[in-house]
Amino acid sequence: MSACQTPIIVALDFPTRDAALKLADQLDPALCRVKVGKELFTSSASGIVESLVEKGFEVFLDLKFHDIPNTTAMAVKAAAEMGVWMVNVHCSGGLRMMSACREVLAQRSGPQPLLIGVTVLTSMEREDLAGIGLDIEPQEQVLRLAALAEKAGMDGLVCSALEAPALKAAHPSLQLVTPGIRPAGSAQDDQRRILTPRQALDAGSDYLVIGRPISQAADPAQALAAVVAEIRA
Ligand SMILES: O=c1ccn([C@@H]2O[C@H](COP(=O)(O)O)[C@@H](O)[C@H]2O)c(=O)[nH]1
Repeated sequence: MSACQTPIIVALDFPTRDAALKLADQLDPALCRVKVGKELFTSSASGIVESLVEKGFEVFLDLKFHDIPNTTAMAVKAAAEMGVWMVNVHCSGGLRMMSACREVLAQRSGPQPLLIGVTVLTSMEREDLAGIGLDIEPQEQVLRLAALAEKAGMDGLVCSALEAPALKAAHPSLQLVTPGIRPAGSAQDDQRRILTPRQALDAGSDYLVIGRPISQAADPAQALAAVVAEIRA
């Protein structure tokens, strides 16, 4: 069953394949997509993406590739061959790197994953950017990287929903994938640029990435249902 009517992407941030599949068994592919990130992908060797696809989920492979153009493009190609629905690379890899990824996908026959550029991590605020030598507001850096991503033909961006209004105004064709989503009353954890699910959709987010508020809940299915109810309200 396809999950294409839902904006919700649940982050399966677990140390083992069994833990991730246990949570997946409590979720309904009609209510959410799932995201496989660095921890799960690295610890579970091969097969986790395929197992989730077999369960009916569309999978966002969130490995945030960042390397020279050829290496990154080959990694994106390998992800596409695995059957993922969405894959991402860091925009800070530059125009040539993103363009190489676009080109490698264009040369493939068969279904194309959405190719998404990561802008400024939602865990970062102005002082974190200063720490890496960028004396700039996060939104300014996000807009700068978005212009590069659009030029490279990317399908969308990972950003905070806080930047969605400015991005939708400047780059209406780019789809916005927004982590840093926190239902009212949830812990902020290490996230810094956050909004609630409803606020994020109202701001212009296309996809909401939600990890711990669902994956660490006593009842993950109920936590997902509460987010679905909030965004339908
Ligand atoms: O800027 C970014 C890019 C990716 N992420 C990922 O999203 C989830 C968020 O998990 P929470 O538990 O809801 O904080 C996680 O897998 C990150 O690697 C992000 O948070 N920010």
